[in-house]
Amino acid sequence: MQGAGPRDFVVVANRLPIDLVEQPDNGPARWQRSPGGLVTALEPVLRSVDGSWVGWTGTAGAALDPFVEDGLTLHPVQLDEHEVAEYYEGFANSTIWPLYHDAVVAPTFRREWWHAYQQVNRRFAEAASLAAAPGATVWVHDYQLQLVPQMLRELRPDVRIGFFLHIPFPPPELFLQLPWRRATIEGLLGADLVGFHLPGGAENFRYLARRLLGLPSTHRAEGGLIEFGTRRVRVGAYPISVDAVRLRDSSAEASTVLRAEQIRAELGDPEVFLLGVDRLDYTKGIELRIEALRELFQEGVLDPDKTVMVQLATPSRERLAAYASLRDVVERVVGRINGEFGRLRGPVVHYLHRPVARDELVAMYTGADVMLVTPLRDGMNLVAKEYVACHGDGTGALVLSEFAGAAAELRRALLVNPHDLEAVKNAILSAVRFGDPGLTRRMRSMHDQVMTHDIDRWTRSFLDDLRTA
Ligand SMILES: Nc1ncnc2c1ncn2[C@@H]1O[C@H](COP(=O)(O)OP(=O)(O)O)[C@@H](O)[C@H]1O
Ligand SMILES: O=P(O)(O)OC[C@H]1O[C@H](O[C@H]2O[C@H](CO)[C@@H](O)[C@H](O)[C@H]2O)[C@H](O)[C@@H](O)[C@@H]1O
Repeated sequence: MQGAGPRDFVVVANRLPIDLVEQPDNGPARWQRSPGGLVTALEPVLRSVDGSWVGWTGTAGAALDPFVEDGLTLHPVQLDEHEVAEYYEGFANSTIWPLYHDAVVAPTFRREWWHAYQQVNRRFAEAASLAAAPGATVWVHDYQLQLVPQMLRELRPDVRIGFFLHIPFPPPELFLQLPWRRATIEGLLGADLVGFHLPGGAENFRYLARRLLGLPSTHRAEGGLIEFGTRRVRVGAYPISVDAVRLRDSSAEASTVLRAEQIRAELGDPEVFLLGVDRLDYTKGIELRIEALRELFQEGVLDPDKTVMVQLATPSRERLAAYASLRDVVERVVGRINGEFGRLRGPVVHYLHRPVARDELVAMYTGADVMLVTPLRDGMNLVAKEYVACHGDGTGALVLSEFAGAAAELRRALLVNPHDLEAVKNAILSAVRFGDPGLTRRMRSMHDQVMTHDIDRWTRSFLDDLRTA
């Protein structure tokens, strides 16, 4: 292992894989795993190549020198309070995040946020430029850093630049609302390869490059490359995935199986154990799945005395009003269903507003009869794939929104339109038909898909294409 000097491979993402978290009692801040699927997916990638990771610590504050933590070389990028508010909470999470997720919450467009976004993207580009050895490969991630490819190319024409977007790339009629739409497309075109989860995202991007910048693409048979001056930019779909072997193996370990049984016992040995695992985000459709369950109890088609749901909700972007009001909504629906159908011995919905340890999460996946994944829009949704990886024996059932990227591969899930509450209810009823051989076949087929399309394959396919781009 080298020190923190320049590397041949550099990941650049808004967040480092660990966050510096202030302690409520004014004790020394401590490092904690960062939330979200991007970190879950990229951490094993970086470990396998001995590169370095450029990102923010998750806290406003002083600059830190590069350091090595748990075998990963990390280059912190500093943001002050004002930048956290305008770049991260503002432009990234109140403009781009809602706009790219079908505007399920109205995006806000503010010029001062855009200026902060440009300024912080430049800082990330400069940090990446220092972290990259001559001729290095630099892999830039996600919507917070769409301008970095172009800025980095200006600083370091010698490096090979890949960009991957972890959230949906929206249809033109939404993207065109963005006042800084040309600059955003130009920023992305600084990369040699621009990757999306789904072919639809890649198509939208090609169309917008043509419409906004007049840039033609080569014929599909020649790869559909965008011709940008003297360069050709490759564009493609690379559906991200999970460390499937690790999940499968850890779900089969005796300690996991034992813990899964204990969890069921702690829940009162229900006949039906339903699970939801999400960041507390308004895109995830948490409240509507609980509402569907409540109606099933109310109609008497599902027995609340024999059914338990666990909903894990990792706190996310808590200072934003849309997230604070979502928390109120979720806590209200949880309170309502428990008020109506809970018993003295326990609630029908156990709601944990905090992250849980990885081993515990795998035990929950392993023990749960039904996984509920009902986002209104989601780039991929790794939770769906994690659950499937833990059910190689064909047990379990997955209720999955059509609007999660994962639905493109997990075609044998119980697919639902999350806006259609009756459809969600029917899917839950289909999922609890235990002993139905159709459910076993569905799970086995999805398990095969995830095992053969894992995180390794995603990394290799993107990096191979980047190498030859
Ligand atoms: N409460 C929780 N405790 C631990 N891990 C969690 C929790 N909620 C979500 N996760 C993890 O965070 C990741 C979420 O990824 P994903 O489903 O792609 O959505 P997103 O990146 O939008 O949050 C998964 O790897 C999941 O296991
Ligand atoms: O960093 P935060 O603001 O706390 O948000 C956490 C992450 O959320 C998003 O994750 C996405 O990436 C997943 C992996 O590709 C994908 O499965 C999911 O559908 C996306 O929502 C976000 O894109 C990350 O940048 C954040 O770090």
